[in-house]
Amino acid sequence: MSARNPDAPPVHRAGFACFVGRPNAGKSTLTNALVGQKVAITSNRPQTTRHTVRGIVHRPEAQLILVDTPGYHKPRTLLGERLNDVVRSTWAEVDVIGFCLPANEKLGPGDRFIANELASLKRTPKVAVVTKTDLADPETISRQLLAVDKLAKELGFEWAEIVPVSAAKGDQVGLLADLLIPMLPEGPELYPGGDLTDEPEQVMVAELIREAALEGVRDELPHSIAVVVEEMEPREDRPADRPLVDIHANLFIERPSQKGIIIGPKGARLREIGTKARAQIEALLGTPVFLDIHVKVAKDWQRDPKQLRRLGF
Ligand SMILES: Nc1nc2c(ncn2[C@@H]2O[C@H](COP(=O)(O)OP(=O)(O)OP(=O)(O)O)[C@@H](O)[C@H]2O)c(=O)[nH]1
Repeated sequence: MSARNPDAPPVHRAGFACFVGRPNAGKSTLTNALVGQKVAITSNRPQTTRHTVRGIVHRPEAQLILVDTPGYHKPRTLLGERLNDVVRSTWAEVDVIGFCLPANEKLGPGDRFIANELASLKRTPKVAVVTKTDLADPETISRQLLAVDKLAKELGFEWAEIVPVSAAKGDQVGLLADLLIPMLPEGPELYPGGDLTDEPEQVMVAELIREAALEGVRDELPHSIAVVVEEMEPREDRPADRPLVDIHANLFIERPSQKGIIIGPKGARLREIGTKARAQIEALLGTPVFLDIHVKVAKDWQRDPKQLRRLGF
């Protein structure tokens, strides 16, 4: 190829990146920090991201589209297998993969399991992202950087880059974008400027409700909750300057015994969930919202292929 003419306009790049890593590694938080707006749900409970959420980083010379995947892990249920399938098919499609490893936790079998899977993706550049650096001292961080480098070497590959970041503090987040962008193919914008996500609004609304429902529930419940938005319509007969969106959602749990936990004494917890989710949804949509949540039992939905399909998996 000939050298570029220095007077030629700079090339535009556009492409896809995804962050992988074991549950709780900080993938969603990093996606949000890069995009600068809340698009993927975050929670201090593992494996909360079920849907492939894309956030888009717009730069004058590049468009970096981030695909957030669920945690990749040894599957125990049909849902677990489906989630792993989603993750693997995403990996095969993207231009660059960011492997997230928390700076404050020793590498474990879960990380090795994922790295081993990455080793088989020969053509895709892989960037190691050491996350949550605000939770570790410099010495721990540098030990982690060395351990991460060694892990790849043991598995027969090299990281394209190794980058320590703190999404919480915003440290090195911009640098990470700068390093990822040159790995994208040349090409025009894939999404119109200003779009931050292509996730259908109803799916994002469902995720916000699920996020609110997960807060403060017992450890076994997170995997039992699924939310489907059945209806989302602007209310008719509202003055143009005072719109209202009606949202009807079903919150599915697996067993009747879980109903009490979600609803709470005299419905207090469900009301709390509604209030919390409504505030987030209103921020997302930019309009007031009437939110109606029904709690329903979908028996053992995680193990039932028909129900999984109905719930969007
Ligand atoms: N202090 C600190 N905490 C962080 C940082 N990034 C993420 N966290 C926290 O770590 C937890 C997990 O972060 P997530 O972004 O939800 O992790 P994830 O990898 O998307 O998790 P899954 O969806 O379960 O796969 C949350 O409690 C975050 O607030 C960071 O840079 N600093």
